Amino acid sequence: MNQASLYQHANQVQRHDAKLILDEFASTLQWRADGEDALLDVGSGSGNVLMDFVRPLLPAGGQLVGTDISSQMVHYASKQYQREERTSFQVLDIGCERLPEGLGGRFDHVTSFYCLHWVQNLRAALGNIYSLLKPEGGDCLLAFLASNPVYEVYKILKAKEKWSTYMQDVERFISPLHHSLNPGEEFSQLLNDVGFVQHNVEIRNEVFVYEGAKTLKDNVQAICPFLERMPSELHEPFLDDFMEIVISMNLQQGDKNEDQKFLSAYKLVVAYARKTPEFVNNVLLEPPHQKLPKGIN
Ligand SMILES: C[S@@+](CC[C@H](N)C(=O)[O-])C[C@H]1O[C@@H](n2cnc3c(N)ncnc32)[C@H](O)[C@@H]1O
Ligand SMILES: CC(C)=CCC/C(C)=C/CC/C(C)=C/C(=O)O
Repeated sequence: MNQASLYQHANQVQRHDAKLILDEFASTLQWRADGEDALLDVGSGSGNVLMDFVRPLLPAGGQLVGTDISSQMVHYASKQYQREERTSFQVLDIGCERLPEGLGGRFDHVTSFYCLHWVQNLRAALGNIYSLLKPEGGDCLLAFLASNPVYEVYKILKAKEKWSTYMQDVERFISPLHHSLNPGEEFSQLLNDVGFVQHNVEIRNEVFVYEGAKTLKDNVQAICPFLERMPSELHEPFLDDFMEIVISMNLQQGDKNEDQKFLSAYKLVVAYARKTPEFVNNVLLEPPHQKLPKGIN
């Protein structure tokens, strides 16, 4: 996904989900008493979710760093939001082996919306998120797709001779939890493994209704990684085949000319985790029986 302006104008589902989750978790995030919170967002894309929904939660003295693996996305977001104070954007692959110099241990909060389903090495990503947080503690709020019908459509398209050359590595673009029988348990285990002892993971069953074929096509075009590999004259035939498969999967409601809708039933992972308090000279910096919000173990 590199086309920032395309994404910025066709990300209704992503905006809808991020807003709901942030409204819900705004008061769970552990804001600093001095108002100098540093927050890093992973996979910020074109930056509008971050600036419209995360930025307003941050105290006036807070620092915001938006990151993305795509330099085009980072360039676009930096330009769009260059006038924003205490805000910067930089390239970061959250699945990298080693965090770039100067990022580790700097943040009070890490957020990420609709990004981690793009990262095959979730363990590395979570290890990096843990390391980005300050050693004395911090928290993260992560939301991403466990499963989505788009992945089944991709697999069917790949089986067609016409498209297979462009989709050899289709598995790389399917959420690492799409085939999991228990994605919540799997993700909780990963959070534990990298050191997050306090965490709450939910798998939410959601349905989004796309009004009309054009809306769905625009949304697919904004995120589909295979289109940029093929000549532009193949984009429309590819999207037409995509729609044909969606219809054959009975995801359509209503008539072609009137009231046509497409239903996407998907599973969203919503996870909130806190870094465990560190011991300094064998003294626990945080009382062990602190009051935690409902649902945090
Ligand atoms: C669907 S967009 C989400 C953008 C934004 N967070 C939102 O909610 O609208 C996913 C973003 O994740 C980025 N991404 C994919 N893999 C990544 C990785 N390994 N590290 C960081 N960002 C990644 C993509 O470049 C893309 O901009
Ligand atoms: C009905 C149907 C097949 C809908 C698919 C809708 C769609 C465009 C899903 C994209 C999911 C995704 C990978 C989003 C993202 O990363 O932003």
